Amino acid sequence: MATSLSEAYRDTTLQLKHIIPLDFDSIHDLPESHVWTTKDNLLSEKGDILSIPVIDLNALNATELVRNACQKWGMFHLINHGIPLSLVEEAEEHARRLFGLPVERKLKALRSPSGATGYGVARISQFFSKSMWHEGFTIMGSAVEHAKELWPDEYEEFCDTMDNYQKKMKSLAYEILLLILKALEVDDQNQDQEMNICSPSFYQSEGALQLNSYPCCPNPNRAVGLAPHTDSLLLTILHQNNTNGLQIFQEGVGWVPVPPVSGALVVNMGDLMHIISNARFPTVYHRVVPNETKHRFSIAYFYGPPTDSIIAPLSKFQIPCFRPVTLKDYISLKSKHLEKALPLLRI
Ligand SMILES: C=C1C[C@]23C[C@@]1(O)CC[C@H]2[C@@]12CCC[C@@](C)(C(=O)O1)[C@H]2[C@@H]3C(=O)O
Ligand SMILES: O=C(O)CCC(=O)C(=O)O
Ligand SMILES: [Fe+2]
Repeated sequence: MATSLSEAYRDTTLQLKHIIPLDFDSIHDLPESHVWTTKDNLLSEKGDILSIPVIDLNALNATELVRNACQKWGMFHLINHGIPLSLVEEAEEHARRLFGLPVERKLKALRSPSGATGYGVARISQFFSKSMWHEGFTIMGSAVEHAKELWPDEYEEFCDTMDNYQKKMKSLAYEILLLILKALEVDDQNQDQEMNICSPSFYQSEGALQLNSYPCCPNPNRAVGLAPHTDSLLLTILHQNNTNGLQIFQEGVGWVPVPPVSGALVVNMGDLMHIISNARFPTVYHRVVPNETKHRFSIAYFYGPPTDSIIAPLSKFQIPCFRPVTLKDYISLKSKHLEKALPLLRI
């Protein structure tokens, strides 16, 4: 049996100084621990005219649109994705309820340093000396144990919604992956040879769900919601509530805002997609900036293959520019080297 995703993360114990998010409700001034002095805070001057493409999953030319979007941005908004709006709204409502709980209650469901599921700061926090204006709840596998701490008598509704949301996201992610392989011109016949994607074990791989909350911030210009990072797995499907904050970095352009598009989900490429596409598709460097008056919530679903899968440039690329690596080893590499993990695999 392959190691589950949560077990792979369990082996990468976090070295965190501050594992507990701030009690945001009780704070009226930005504490020194949350003041960032980034020099590259500026938005691209072209930020207003540049926009991430919106793609209809049912469009006749969806493959071509996906190819262009992935090549240029590593990201697109997806509409007509088939996820019921009611499910997305229900999941967002549960996230609001969770983060709205008193801090003592949330701390009962704290993620342990070697754990995968639970409430806490983002995993990448260990690489930064300053804290983020953010609190998160990660779900990998079952959330029952932690949800019982949050709502001893009514945890089932939360768990059912999250299970259903993950199940639907997983099917959508698989559909998007097939579309991306088509965009990379992998023949239908050759598809199953790549990462074994047609095997039942590929389909049974465990993804992860991350509920994010960015409360209103007293001094948004000096704070960071979520520090710049790339997502580690193949692709991420993100729902953002109706509040700005997400930005992506484009070489030679700067930070470009990704404002929410009603009814759309944001799809972004992760590190593993960068590897399998032999660097044709960028892994998206992104961040979240906080907002003074609006509370931002987002729900990210991270999709990847089984942890024992070998990740390597697709066989059609005759001059691979990355060494093969299993997902389990990549997780371990990233937890030690963060953004230097990909360059370490470069040939
Ligand atoms: C599968 C995962 C991706 C993630 C680490 C995680 O184990 C679950 C949390 C994810 C998240 C969400 C916030 C940003 C991020 C970089 C982090 O610190 O935790 C991502 C991780 C990732 O993509 O590497
Ligand atoms: O809140 C967001 O929009 C971004 C979340 C994110 O980048 C993540 O969870 O990895
Ligand atoms: Fe991310």
